[in-house]
Amino acid sequence: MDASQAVTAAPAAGDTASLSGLKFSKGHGTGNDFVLIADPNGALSLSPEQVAALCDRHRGIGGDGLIRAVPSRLLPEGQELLTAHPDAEWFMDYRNGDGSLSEMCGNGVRVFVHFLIAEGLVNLPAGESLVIGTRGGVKTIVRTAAGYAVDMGPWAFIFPGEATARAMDSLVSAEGLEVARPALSVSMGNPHTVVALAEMAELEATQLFTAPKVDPTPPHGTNVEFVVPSEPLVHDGTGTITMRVHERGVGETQSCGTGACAAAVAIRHWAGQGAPDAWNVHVPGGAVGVKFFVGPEGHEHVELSGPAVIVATGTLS
Ligand SMILES: N[C@@H](CCC[C@H](N)C(=O)O)C(=O)O
Repeated sequence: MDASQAVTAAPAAGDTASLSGLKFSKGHGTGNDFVLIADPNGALSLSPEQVAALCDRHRGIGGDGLIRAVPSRLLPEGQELLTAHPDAEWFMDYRNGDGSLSEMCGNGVRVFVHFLIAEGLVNLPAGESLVIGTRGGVKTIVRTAAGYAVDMGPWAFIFPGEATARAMDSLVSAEGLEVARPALSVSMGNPHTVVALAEMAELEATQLFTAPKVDPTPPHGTNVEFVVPSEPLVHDGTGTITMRVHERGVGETQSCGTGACAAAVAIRHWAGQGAPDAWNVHVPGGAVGVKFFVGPEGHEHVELSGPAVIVATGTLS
């Protein structure tokens, strides 16, 4: 290739030069960080490679994922939701840091709503609620004094028969753990596999630079949570769990909201009758709250609460 060909060559799929001038924000929820982009006209089409380039921590803005705020009516998946939920005006288009799509992001929902407010796209006084669209269905968010509380909807076992019969449905191995551990796979809209460890030393010894092996793996891959229940497990009616997570499409993250919900589901299932409905889940980036309650349609729902922070805004050069 001579110099003139090099100059006129088509841009690589991950080239972000064509996005020059695009405004973005950077935010996080308990250290789970995101690049946020407002797309009120639905005009922005981002390839998986461009998302990965923007989330790159050395050559891009850096983030565990990217969130595009787009009106639901401008996306086919959003239009489907609007029939039953006409108030779900905004849609959270969530991508993992490698550019792949995920159905849901619990920390992302809080940061998304905080971003909509900061951008002046919605007005949400404390105590009031907002309904948004996601690929995992509509979510209702209440603004609280400490952040946001999100009705994440119902949870489900991914392998129902196995889980209810044996309290575990797969084996997980990871570097630093001498033997494979039993685990339980839970859907929060997106897939999770929860592994209980006996003590904090084991949690610290677990290496998450490479993805843990899960056998059998849920059909669409999985996020893997390593959890240590506190001793005593319950204090003042609230259970406490410490967790580290390896996220599908990302790697180890500082926090995972849907993972915290799945961890509470699994530990409560293992603890049996009398286990509490309120949980604190400690993660490397902070702590989130998880509560179980019966939803309006009679199914058990999970509420996730925690903070949301916008740390910067900028323009792509
Ligand atoms: N960190 C998120 C989950 C993001 C999606 C996940 N990596 C997946 O692929 O399902 C959360 O806070 O829930």
